Amino acid sequence: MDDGSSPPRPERSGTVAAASAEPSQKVSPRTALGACSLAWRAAPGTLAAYAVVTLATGALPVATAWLTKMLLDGLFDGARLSALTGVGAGIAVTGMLAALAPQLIEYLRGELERAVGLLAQDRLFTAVDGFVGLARFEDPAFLDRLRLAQQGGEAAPNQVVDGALGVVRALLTITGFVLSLFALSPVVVALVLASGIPTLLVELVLSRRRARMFWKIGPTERREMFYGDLLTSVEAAKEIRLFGIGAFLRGRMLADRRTANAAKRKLDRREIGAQAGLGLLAALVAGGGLLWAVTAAHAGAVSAGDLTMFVAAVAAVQGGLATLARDTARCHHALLLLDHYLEVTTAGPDLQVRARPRPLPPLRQGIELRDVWFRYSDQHPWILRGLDLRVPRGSALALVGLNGAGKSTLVKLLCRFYDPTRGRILWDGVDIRDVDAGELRRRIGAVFQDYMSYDMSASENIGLGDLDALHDRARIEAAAAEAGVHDTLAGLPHGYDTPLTRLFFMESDKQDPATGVVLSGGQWQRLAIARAFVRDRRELMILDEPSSGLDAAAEHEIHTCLARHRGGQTRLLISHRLGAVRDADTIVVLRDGKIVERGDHHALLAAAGEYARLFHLQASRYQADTPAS
Ligand SMILES: Nc1ncnc2c1ncn2[C@@H]1O[C@H](COP(=O)(O)OP(=O)(O)OP(=O)(O)O)[C@@H](O)[C@H]1O
Repeated sequence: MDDGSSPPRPERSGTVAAASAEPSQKVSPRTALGACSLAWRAAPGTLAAYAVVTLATGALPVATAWLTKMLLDGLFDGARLSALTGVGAGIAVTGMLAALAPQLIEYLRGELERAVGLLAQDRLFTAVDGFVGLARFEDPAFLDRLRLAQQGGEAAPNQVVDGALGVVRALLTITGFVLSLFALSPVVVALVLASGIPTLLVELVLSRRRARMFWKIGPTERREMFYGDLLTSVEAAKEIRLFGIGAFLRGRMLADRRTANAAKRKLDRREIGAQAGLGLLAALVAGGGLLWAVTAAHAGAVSAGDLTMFVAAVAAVQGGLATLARDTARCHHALLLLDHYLEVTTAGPDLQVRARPRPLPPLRQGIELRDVWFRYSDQHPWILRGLDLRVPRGSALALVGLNGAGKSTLVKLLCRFYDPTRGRILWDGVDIRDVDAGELRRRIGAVFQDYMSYDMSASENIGLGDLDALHDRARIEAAAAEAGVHDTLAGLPHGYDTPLTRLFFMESDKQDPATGVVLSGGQWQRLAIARAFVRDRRELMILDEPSSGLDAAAEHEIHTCLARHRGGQTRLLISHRLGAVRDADTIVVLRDGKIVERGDHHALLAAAGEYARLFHLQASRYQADTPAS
């Protein structure tokens, strides 16, 4: 989208396009290798044992069938009792092995699942944590892929291993019986094998359709989840009750569930129809083969042992082919899911990252924006349009402007959550695109407009601002005191160790108020400010609406405290309460992404422009009810 005021020169887009197209339904060898390598790295010993036991179970039915044929032929041919009991013992041993194998396989599969799940989760969340910017978290297609990657990473490697082993096991069984059948009737072998091929192809097509269907209903399921979360969230509970919109939201949630169900049902019906047809075909072939075998046995062309071998072989080959088809399809489906996982874990950085980042010097001169243009994507309008701005070290810059002017967006660019679409942001002359984003962020302290409230203890809520301070109670208390929340926290049932949530309580401490307390909005905001203050050695402090939820006395305290924080610290303040930022060294008024005024409070008042208009408007509202002295 372009609104006619685009920058004059070609863009230097900093955001690497997120992978969001509908995934191909083809499986690459890389994915199969990825699955095996994940399983191997997670638990090599378990995987090897699992493979050996599983494959051995593929040979057991063939051995049992051969031993049974030998037993029957021996009986009819008058073999010695010792030979017959030997064969009988062999059948008993294969029977015992067949009885034990499923338990062992189940245990080994569970072990493998646990180990792979752990490794896959670690890799996935390491990759997600490694995204430097925010753009991927705002891309719905990528979020869908992330959801599938979470499912895929956990289960898919095991399903692939299971499927692959199942295929090999089925092949072993099939080969054993095919060789046995071949001696009796090559024609029947050809027929039985031919009847299995459609099953294989149909299962593969169904698997592809299933994967595509899951991808298509992704947004619907995400919306359903959103409504579900909304209906159970404490934040939404007030409005839902007051506005009486619970039934409305529930209706929408169920409508989404019905849409997803309809898509699944449609596919299930197709699958069942196809599989029923294939089952009939297999039964026809087996029936025909049996007629032939009975006729041949009646004519004395085959022995009783051959007949039992024939019956067992036809059933086993058909069963083996069905298993082969099912396991191939399962493997294929799992590989498609795993593709999402591999896409996410190998996606790489979402912003351009230098192979050799430049060191970030200590801030001595200041921060400078040079002709900065920004839009969230090519489809979005321009938010910042050619900003030129200098913030000298140690100074305080206030950004003011109406809603949507682009103030918070500018903050996000300074923290390098996005790169400017055009133009540069310089830290003492060094383009922040050329330095390591982590290094840059270690120099910044911030309170965001949409700050976080962590379901953790009070001290952890502050200590997360600087992990070095997590166990440094003196620093945490000092930050809390500066943010004016020390007395509140010290007065909690377990002081700073009180959990500020009841999410994790146990049944036994349900009645104990010390297991989690609820803070007010303003108290949470002070905690967020304390979290920023604990990073007090940071060179740039950003406060995006730090006092919007505070009472007037608290706001005054916070700003006095910020004034104390001045020593060398560069500050960027955003506030709609102009009285709170009037002492800033420079005040910049943003409108539609452009700077329309700049200067200190007195200069801007004297200029009688937008700032003066807003300031007088706010002041008059305070003064209107002040009694005349
Ligand atoms: N993640 C995003 N994706 C797309 N557009 C966005 C995103 N975040 C903000 N915007 C848009 O950018 C514009 C500027 O938003 P921004 O939050 O920077 O304004 P602001 O000046 O901080 O406003 P306020 O005073 O209301 O906080 C708005 O029109 C908003 O809709």
